[in-house]
Amino acid sequence: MKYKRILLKLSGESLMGEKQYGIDNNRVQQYAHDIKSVFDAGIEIAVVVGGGNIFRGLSAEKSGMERAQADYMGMLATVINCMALQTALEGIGVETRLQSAIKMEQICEPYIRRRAITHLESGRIVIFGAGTGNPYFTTDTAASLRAIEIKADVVLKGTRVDGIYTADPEKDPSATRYDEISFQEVYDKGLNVMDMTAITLCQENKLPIIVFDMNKPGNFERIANGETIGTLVK
Ligand SMILES: Nc1ncnc2c1ncn2[C@@H]1O[C@H](COP(=O)(O)OP(=O)(O)OP(=O)(O)O)[C@@H](O)[C@H]1O
Ligand SMILES: O=c1ccn([C@@H]2O[C@H](COP(=O)(O)O)[C@@H](O)[C@H]2O)c(=O)[nH]1
Repeated sequence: MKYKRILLKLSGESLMGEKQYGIDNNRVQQYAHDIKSVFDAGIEIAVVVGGGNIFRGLSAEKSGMERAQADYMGMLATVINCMALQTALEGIGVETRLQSAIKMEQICEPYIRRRAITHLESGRIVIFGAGTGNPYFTTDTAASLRAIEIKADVVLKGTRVDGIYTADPEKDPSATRYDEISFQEVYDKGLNVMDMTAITLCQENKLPIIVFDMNKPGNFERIANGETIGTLVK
């Protein structure tokens, strides 16, 4: 295996699977099995889960809601997704800990960096909920931040597109995919696959990102094995 410690970002929207809203448990189960395969090979895994399948602060603001309040609602949505993933992983025998950036002591631990690292070293998957705990950020930024904090080797952004394209492939079918791209090119070309705060954090801390299609079973393991699928940003 190529990596010792991985930060996996899972898109909230992908958790909808075939549904229009919320959580498709078949998709969650697929993700759990994919994660277990990599975990069983001895790689330490921390996961940040998005919330776009339930609530996005920015969209709610556009319909008149106060932004900060809406963002906190979005952060709570991520915790619901984290709990779904946690129970799926534990159901197949993987020990986990859920840590939230917003305190919810009945359902998860508070985020404590050193404790998260100890969990990883003790053979547990750590799931980070509630993003950064601050409004005006995203879970992509939370993924970059947590990855840097726990000294992960790479951020793997598992999503529903199979990499970074010259334009949004869901809007422009003629867009072509990059195998590799620099942080600077992502800025210069205004590629919106991740927000720029997340990209900046990784660039400044020399942390590579790989964007790949998590919906295809086995892809996560292929990447962990060092296969070149998706798009590498470095
Ligand atoms: N240049 C590009 N290359 C690839 N994808 C792009 C590009 N520009 C925009 N996108 C879009 O980026 C999105 C990335 O998907 P993803 O679901 O991970 O978004 P997210 O906002 O991080 O997730 P969440 O649902 O958790 O909020 C896709 O919907 C894709 O269409
Ligand atoms: O650090 C953070 C992370 C997230 N939010 C809010 O949550 C939603 C869902 O997260 P996604 O990254 O879009 O999946 C997001 O739209 C924000 O409203 C936040 O405020 N701070």
